[in-house]
Amino acid sequence: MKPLDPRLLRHARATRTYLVLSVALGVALAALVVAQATLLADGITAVYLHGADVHRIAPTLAWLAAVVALRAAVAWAQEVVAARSSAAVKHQLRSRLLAHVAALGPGAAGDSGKVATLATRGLDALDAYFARYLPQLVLAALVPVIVLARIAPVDLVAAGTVALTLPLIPVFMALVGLHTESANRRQFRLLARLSHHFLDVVAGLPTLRVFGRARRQAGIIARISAEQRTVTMRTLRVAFLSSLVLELLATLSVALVAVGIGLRLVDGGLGLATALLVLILAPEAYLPLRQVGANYHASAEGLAAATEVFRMLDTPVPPRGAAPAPSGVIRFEGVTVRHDGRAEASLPPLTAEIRPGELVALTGPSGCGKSTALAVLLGLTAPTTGRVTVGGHDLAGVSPDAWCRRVAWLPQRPWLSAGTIADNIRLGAPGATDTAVRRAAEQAGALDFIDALPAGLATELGDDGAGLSAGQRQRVALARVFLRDAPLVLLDEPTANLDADTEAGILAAIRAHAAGRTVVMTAHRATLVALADRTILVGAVPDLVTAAVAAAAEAAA
Ligand SMILES: Nc1ncnc2c1ncn2[C@@H]1O[C@H](COP(=O)(O)OP(=O)(O)OP(=O)(O)O)[C@@H](O)[C@H]1O
Repeated sequence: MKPLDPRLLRHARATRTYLVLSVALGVALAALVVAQATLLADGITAVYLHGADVHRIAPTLAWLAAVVALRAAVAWAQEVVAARSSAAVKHQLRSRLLAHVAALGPGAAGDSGKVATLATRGLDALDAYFARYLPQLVLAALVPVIVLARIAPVDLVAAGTVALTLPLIPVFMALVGLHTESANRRQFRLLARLSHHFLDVVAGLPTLRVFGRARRQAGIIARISAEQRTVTMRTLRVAFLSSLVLELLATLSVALVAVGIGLRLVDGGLGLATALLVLILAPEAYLPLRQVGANYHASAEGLAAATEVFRMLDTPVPPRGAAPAPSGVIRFEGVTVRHDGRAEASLPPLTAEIRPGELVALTGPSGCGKSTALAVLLGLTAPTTGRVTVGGHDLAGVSPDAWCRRVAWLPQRPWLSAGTIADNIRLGAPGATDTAVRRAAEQAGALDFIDALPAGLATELGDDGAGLSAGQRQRVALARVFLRDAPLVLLDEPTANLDADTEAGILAAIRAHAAGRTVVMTAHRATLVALADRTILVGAVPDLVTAAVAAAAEAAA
């Protein structure tokens, strides 16, 4: 990545304001550096050459104190601006990343561990880039020019020496940068892999323990950690060595200038005031460049993370419509879905019609594509071929947000968030009253067990609804659907985890809720199938066609 990636300016507008302020403060600081050196040289010369007493140099000393105080104030302002800008840029990039990941949809954004690492620790590493690297980069571009402009008129030889040796530092830095960039990218990839694997192992720990595989996973995590440690140490080694060489280069360059000045001073070819001015200013010309080199490594992790964020932001979002959500007959017109890397279609060609107000059951053997058909209808999965129309409008042209507002969904594995049971039921209707929440819980057959809990609806759940049984989770999620009051209701096996008695109550509640709404549910159980006005067989028709074609081919042979 370049020292200042143009994509940073494009994706995080706060960077522009920061750069403008940084340049303004940089110019002020460079001018103060020159003023301080001039005042120091004048003061020392006045005392040593002309024997000036304190009274005569008092104005110079007062100016010097003012310049030093101003330098401190500008340095403080630089820190404040850098910290605020860093926070603003991280906020903007994070918001964009999360919005883009949401727009890409599940699966398309890559694994969740990587996204989590990027959005948290990855972007946090940009602090070093904004607080330390960028301000020095701006100073490195300004200070040498202003210092040279001050030295050149009074001592052309010293100005020439500085001008010739200064470029050696960026050239050397570029060489180090080439070497470290790939190491940093590798380090970040390993960190992302480690987080992803760690999240997976923690989530599956009970299963891994029961099957005696927990230790093996610990071994894998240890191996990835060791790999990451090696790469980090390699990056640090390069960082320390390159700082050493940069310091050496800068010190030798200043020494070269100093030796030239010393010789000319002895010769009498140079005045003391000029010699002092150049001696004080020369190290200042190299300082920002040295700092850029030293801070490059601290900021490289943030830059590697930012590059990953930009790569993700540049992934095109599949075209989605903006039209308002229509209502009317839903038609699956030869819809198929084939997931990447799978030979078999996840949803074989499906042609079906669902009329408004119908309660329809999608049936078929396990794995035939019923949930996939619901995902297509929800807009979570794009059809590979064919299309879904609603009231004659292609769903692909409809705004996903507008469409989701018309839909309530009970997934096969309902997701509950950490929070109270009432919060979870209110997910799709945040403004619902307590009475409405209770009524929805009652409809879903959840009120009995909720009231038996010490805090009732205010009971706090753990992550992903920890603290409830599978059947209880399902009923809380169903209450959420009932409360949402959407015209289209999609239910994925709504009674899968329930006993016969509870199921009977839920079936009656679904029937009652279906009045005036369109309900599409996937169903294995005969009771659920019997509840529907009509069933749609998923996957079976193409199988029959294939079998018929195969039989015809066999007969012909
Ligand atoms: N994200 C995915 N990537 C790859 N293949 C997938 C993905 N999701 C589902 N599949 C495959 O698509 C096929 C249909 O899955 P789907 O969940 O739609 O079946 P289903 O009919 O709902 O099954 P069940 O009745 O068991 O719930 C399965 O073979 C599954 O392996």
